[in-house]
Amino acid sequence: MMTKKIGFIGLGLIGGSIAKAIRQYHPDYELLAFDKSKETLALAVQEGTIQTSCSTIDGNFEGCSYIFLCAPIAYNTPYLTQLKDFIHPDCILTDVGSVKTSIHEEVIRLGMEENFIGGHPMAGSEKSGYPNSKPVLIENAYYILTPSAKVPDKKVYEYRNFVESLKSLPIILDYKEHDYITGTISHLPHIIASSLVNFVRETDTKDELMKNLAAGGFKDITRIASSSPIMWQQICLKNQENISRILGDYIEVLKKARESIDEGSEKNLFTLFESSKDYRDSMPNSSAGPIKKSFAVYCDIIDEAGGIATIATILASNNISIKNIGIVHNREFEEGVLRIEFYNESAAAKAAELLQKYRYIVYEV
Ligand SMILES: NC(=O)c1ccc[n+]([C@@H]2O[C@H](COP(=O)([O-])OP(=O)(O)OC[C@H]3O[C@@H](n4cnc5c(N)ncnc54)[C@H](O)[C@@H]3O)[C@@H](O)[C@H]2O)c1
Ligand SMILES: O=C(O)C(=O)C[C@]1(C(=O)O)C=C[C@@H](O)C=C1
Repeated sequence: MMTKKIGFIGLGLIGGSIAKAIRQYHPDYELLAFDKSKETLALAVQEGTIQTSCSTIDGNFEGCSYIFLCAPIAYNTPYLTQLKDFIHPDCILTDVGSVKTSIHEEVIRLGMEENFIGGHPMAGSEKSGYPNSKPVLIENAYYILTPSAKVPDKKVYEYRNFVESLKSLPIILDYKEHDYITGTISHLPHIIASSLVNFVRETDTKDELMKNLAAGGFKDITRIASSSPIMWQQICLKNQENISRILGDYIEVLKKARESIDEGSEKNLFTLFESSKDYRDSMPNSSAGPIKKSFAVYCDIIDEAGGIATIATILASNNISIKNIGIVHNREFEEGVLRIEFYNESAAAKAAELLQKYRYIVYEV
């Protein structure tokens, strides 16, 4: 297999996850990175994710087959000018930014179109930074590619295959369409979540009853309000036009909901919740993408010390490995249900059968 040299600028949640996936699936590749955080670089070298840490964008980036721009979006574009002097003609320059038009416009302005394929893994978390990165983050997640008009097809094909080799699901989109779509399914929800959290903070009672009583519903819809403020500030500034329009349309939808409530319209209210339920239920039950399969079992546990340890012991003594385990507060179940994730379908099925034998209540999902 031909080895490659791959560079990263920014090695946080997303850069780190991609670098770790490359390390996992292409152990012979040479990885180097520049990040403004020296601790991040030191940790990445120590863990063996990258071989070389760079204190600036220097000649180390020469000869890279791929260079990933993975800093917060507004910081990515200035690096294009610097990289122009280093990249060789065959190098594919890519980014992972949540907004694509701004970087594409800069690439066109700098005459770097032959080398640029925009990228955006549709996966993430409210956590940030290299320590939270993991290869599985991008696994089975759609990975949007927005090739520049002048990149040769052969290069797009090759890069698409590379993304696929990291177990992501590449999908090619026009960069403007990308910004409209993500404006609706990603940027708008973040604005709603953050505004809702602030609304509760501002209207809460003196003894913070709202904060303390907020349960599954509120927590489900606002998890993403804990995301990086700098990242979301920059996304809103860079996708300003789309977001403003989409937000305007959404405000009209909220007004309609209010009208239905004011009018006491049984029909309209029922339709609101019925149509949303039908559409939501038709969506694949996965956070990362429609094809993602997570092999999880949900079961009730007795609220006592060692409850989780008992289940872990039952599974371990039957040679069933747990991928992930934790309590989820989700109103679909009773509060405090235990979610146990396994590596494959048969392990999940075996675990469900076993736990039922031990008289645990196991839920089908
Ligand atoms: N977090 C998500 O859910 C998510 C998902 C998909 C795409 N993205 C995109 O990925 C990019 C990075 O987001 P993230 O979640 O990995 O953020 P992050 O905060 O986890 O990582 C950013 C990294 O960039 C470094 N950095 C910051 N400024 C820098 C600079 N000027 N030069 C070099 N390094 C710098 C930071 O030290 C950090 O390691 C953003 O453009 C974001 O739009 C994020
Ligand atoms: O799951 C989350 O926490 C995310 O916010 C991930 C999410 C999203 O909105 O879906 C956030 C920003 C990205 O650009 C892509 C994915």
